[in-house]
Amino acid sequence: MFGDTIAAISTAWGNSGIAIVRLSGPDAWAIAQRQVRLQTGAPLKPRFARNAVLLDEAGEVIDHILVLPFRAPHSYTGEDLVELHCHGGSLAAQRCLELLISGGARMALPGEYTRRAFENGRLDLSQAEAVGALIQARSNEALRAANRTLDGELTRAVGEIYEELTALGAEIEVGLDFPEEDVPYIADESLADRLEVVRQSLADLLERCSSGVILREGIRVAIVGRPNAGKSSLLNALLKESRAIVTAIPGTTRDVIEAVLTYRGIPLRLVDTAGITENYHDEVEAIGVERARAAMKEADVCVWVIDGSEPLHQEDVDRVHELADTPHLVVLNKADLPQQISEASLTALIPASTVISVSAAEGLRLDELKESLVGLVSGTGALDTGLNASSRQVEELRGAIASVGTGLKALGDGLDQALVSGCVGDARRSLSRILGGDRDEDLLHEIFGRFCIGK
Ligand SMILES: Nc1nc2c(c(=O)[nH]1)N(C=O)[C@@H](CNc1ccc(C(=O)N[C@@H](CCC(=O)O)C(=O)O)cc1)CN2
Ligand SMILES: Nc1nc2c(ncn2[C@@H]2O[C@H](COP(=O)(O)OP(=O)(O)OP(=O)(O)O)[C@@H](O)[C@H]2O)c(=O)[nH]1
Ligand SMILES: [Mg+2]
Repeated sequence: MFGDTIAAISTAWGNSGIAIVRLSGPDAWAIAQRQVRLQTGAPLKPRFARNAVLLDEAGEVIDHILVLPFRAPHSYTGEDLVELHCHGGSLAAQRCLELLISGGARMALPGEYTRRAFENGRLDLSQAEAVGALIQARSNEALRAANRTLDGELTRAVGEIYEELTALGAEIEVGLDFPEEDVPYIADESLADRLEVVRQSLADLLERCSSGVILREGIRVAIVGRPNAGKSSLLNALLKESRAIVTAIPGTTRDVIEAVLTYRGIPLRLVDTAGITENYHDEVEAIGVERARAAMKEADVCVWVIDGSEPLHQEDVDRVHELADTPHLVVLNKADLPQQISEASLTALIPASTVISVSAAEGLRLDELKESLVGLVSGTGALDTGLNASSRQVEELRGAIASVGTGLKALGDGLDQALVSGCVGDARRSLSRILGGDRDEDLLHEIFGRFCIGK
């Protein structure tokens, strides 16, 4: 519990129907009651809204409001809390806040209500972060992933695996504590079986959380290729708007152009780039080529565009081979024109790549292209069971999987169970950090600092 009482406007700034000011902390009720005059003399009752007028120091009416009190621990923060529902527009709520501050409250920091909810055990870190993601969500899918985590799905899944690891750790330790028995308490084979189950559960969870990251952060797609292949046309066709300049002159695009398209709830961050070539005309184009290469490195997926109405260039084949280790697609563009390159012959030259023949000009097969893009990074179907998780949480899951893997390897190599015990401990600590069990001050500060004031 915290000693001081915080106040903030929890609704957005500007004109609106209603603006909510929240007070949370031990003096919330006392401060609210000092600053408002209730319509009738009856005392405030938890979770019953009351009509009131808000008065300034001189007794002048500032606003006609609704007062909604909550009693600890039954509130969002788990503390005594009072909501003052003012009229919208910035002034009434601002004056209300000032009165609460002069009445003894302190201005809340960004995310401080949710931070208090976390500190008071009302939410764990995954749920607190889901609150942030819920506010940021730009698609129904992202919203669902946030709600699943807020409902505790990630908490439960992590908790179950954590408990199994705890049980395994305890059983190993019993064996280590009585070495005179000469046989381990838990046989290597059954330990390996159970660790394998844990590893699989972690892998499933990782897949769901990775989908959550994709839903929130999207996929960076670099549209690259030789000059005049139709990269900018493809960008425009996907966006269904004329975002980038298109001309028949090779070297039209110089700068990197970014735009976002949402497909199946996933923000696709499209990056159109200058045509990549060794034979540029001027310094501007040379810089453009440099930027295009940088965009390729930063992308989650590269789309290499080839003009199918022209004979195939060796440069195209070479560049596509260079992409072998990164997720990529090859787009054979201008399918509306007579083709000099067939999908089949190109596939034979670059068997490791998926080739899709499209027409940017006529909008042919663009849905297939989007579907393949999403498929490349999200794998199979986990999108509709996605859980909101931060990149940090995904990293912790990967760490836990690695630790369990190390333990399994030690067992396979016939090493002592004491080593496995260490790995199980490492995996447990990774999971604990997902839910915020380690109370890392800097991390908490970082996470809650990203919230808005009043949340
Ligand atoms: N006016 C208002 N709307 C809001 C919020 C809020 O704080 N105030 N929320 C803030 O983010 C969200 C709703 N989340 C909330 C979660 C728990 C409690 C709460 O008071 N829980 C108590 C009482 C439960 C009950 O009696 O129904 C508890 O769980 O014990 C309130 C809001 C979205 N809308
Ligand atoms: N027929 C046909 N023409 C296309 C298609 N896509 C692009 N073009 C034409 O090809 C030319 C080059 O298109 P851009 O989109 O500017 O090509 P780019 O790859 O962005 O070119 P740079 O920016 O110079 O690297 C333009 O004349 C387009 O109209 C297509 O699908 N079919
Ligand atoms: Mg272009």
